[in-house]
Amino acid sequence: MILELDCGNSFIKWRVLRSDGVTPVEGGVVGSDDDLLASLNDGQKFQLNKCRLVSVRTLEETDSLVSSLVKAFGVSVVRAVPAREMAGVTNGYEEYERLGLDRWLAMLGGFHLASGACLVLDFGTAVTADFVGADGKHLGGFICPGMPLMRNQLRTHTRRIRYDDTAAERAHESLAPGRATVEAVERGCMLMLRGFVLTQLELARQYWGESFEVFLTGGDANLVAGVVPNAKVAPDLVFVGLAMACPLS
Ligand SMILES: Nc1ncnc2c1ncn2[C@@H]1O[C@H](COP(=O)(O)OP(=O)(O)O)[C@@H](O)[C@H]1O
Ligand SMILES: CC(C)(COP(=O)(O)O)[C@@H](O)C(=O)NCCC(=O)O
Ligand SMILES: [K+]
Repeated sequence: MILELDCGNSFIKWRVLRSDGVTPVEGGVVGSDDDLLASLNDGQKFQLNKCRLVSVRTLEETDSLVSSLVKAFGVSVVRAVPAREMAGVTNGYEEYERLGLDRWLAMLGGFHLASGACLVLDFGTAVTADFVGADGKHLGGFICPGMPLMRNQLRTHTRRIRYDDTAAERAHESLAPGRATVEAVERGCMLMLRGFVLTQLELARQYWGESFEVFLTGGDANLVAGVVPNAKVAPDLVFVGLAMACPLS
């Protein structure tokens, strides 16, 4: 079986495929290397022999995870690496190796699925937007704080903004002006996210008229799905690109 990993700044997304490389067996989201190993060891239900991964973590952290995987499962590991060009997409960064690899893979996946111009929006620790034209040229993108960062900055840099996760979840039942701190913060941050999305859409229309696809990915994609009814919510977009960048023979 094949293990696929997307190591973000907050969470590791994992997925196990049959050896055919297409049939999903199981997947999940974990907060640490140890939790990943525990999920994969659970009942020894996976016979892993290959692994492909993408990481935006430090080289040390990624090396350490790879060593643990090799030790625990004896898998051979292939990592996604930066490229100037791949699968018809041209990296638009001046220093292409500095573009986040999760962004790069999501773009490869998006361009492949759209067969044309696409706007890829990723809602993780950070929120990112990337523009790929019909000719595969990446125009560049934007990075801003995601929901967890916005919320935590307010919590840690003010004295009187304090609330728990259950209250936060409840606050999202509506977008009316908040009448309690938790509502004011959660809904305020949500409106910032939505405003960001609408601005990206406007920009995409200026470039491409109506001829483009929008992909929403990342753990918080569902928070904004309502703002772009025509968007494809694609939680596995990074994995689509990962399979393209790291074929396992
Ligand atoms: N099962 C889950 N476990 C953890 N976070 C989740 C889960 N489902 C959705 N989320 C949301 O996803 C966000 C993290 O998104 P993710 O794309 O995993 O970030 P990153 O790639 O930066 O680690 C969290 O803020 C959380 O709200
Ligand atoms: C922008 C990111 C922090 C997003 O990470 P994530 O929120 O998915 O954990 C990551 O893609 C990254 O570290 N990029 C390098 C900087 C850049 O893309 O310009
Ligand atoms: K990510």
